[in-house]
Amino acid sequence: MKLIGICADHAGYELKTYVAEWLKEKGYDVKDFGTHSEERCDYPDFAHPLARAVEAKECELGVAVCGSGNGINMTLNKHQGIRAALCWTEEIAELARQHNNANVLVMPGRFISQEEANKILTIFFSTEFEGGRHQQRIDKIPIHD
Ligand SMILES: O=C(CO)[C@H](O)[C@H](O)[C@H](O)COP(=O)(O)O
Repeated sequence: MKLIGICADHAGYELKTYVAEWLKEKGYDVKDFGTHSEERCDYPDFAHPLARAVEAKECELGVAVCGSGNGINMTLNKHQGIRAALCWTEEIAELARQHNNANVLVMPGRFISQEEANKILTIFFSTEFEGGRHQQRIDKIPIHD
């Protein structure tokens, strides 16, 4: 069974709850890195633990949500092994997998509906990385100096 890590701040909490149910319904195991309420909090406190779990391959993929998606996305991408993609349409989510081999899906909880999130999750979790020319580009993303 694939283990998927999820996290959010207060602005993404409601959508994270939906994501957790969506994943369980599709047969995934879910590890929830918090937050666990709508009380105001700081997204790095949850994004860093999720990133470490995905980097360590403890979790196969991750899903993260904050208000705009930007703060949590910036935090996740500080980790060398993370390719977090901020997705607000199905097409962007599809390309994030096909071209970028994204290992964390980030969504802007204050700007998309659950219906839109459903479409984004569906395409993200059903699309494979194309490899080829995209692999050589991904190999150049980490800073080696
Ligand atoms: O940091 C963000 C933007 O990238 C997130 O969207 C946060 O959720 C947002 O800043 C939260 O704002 P709040 O006024 O503290 O609710």
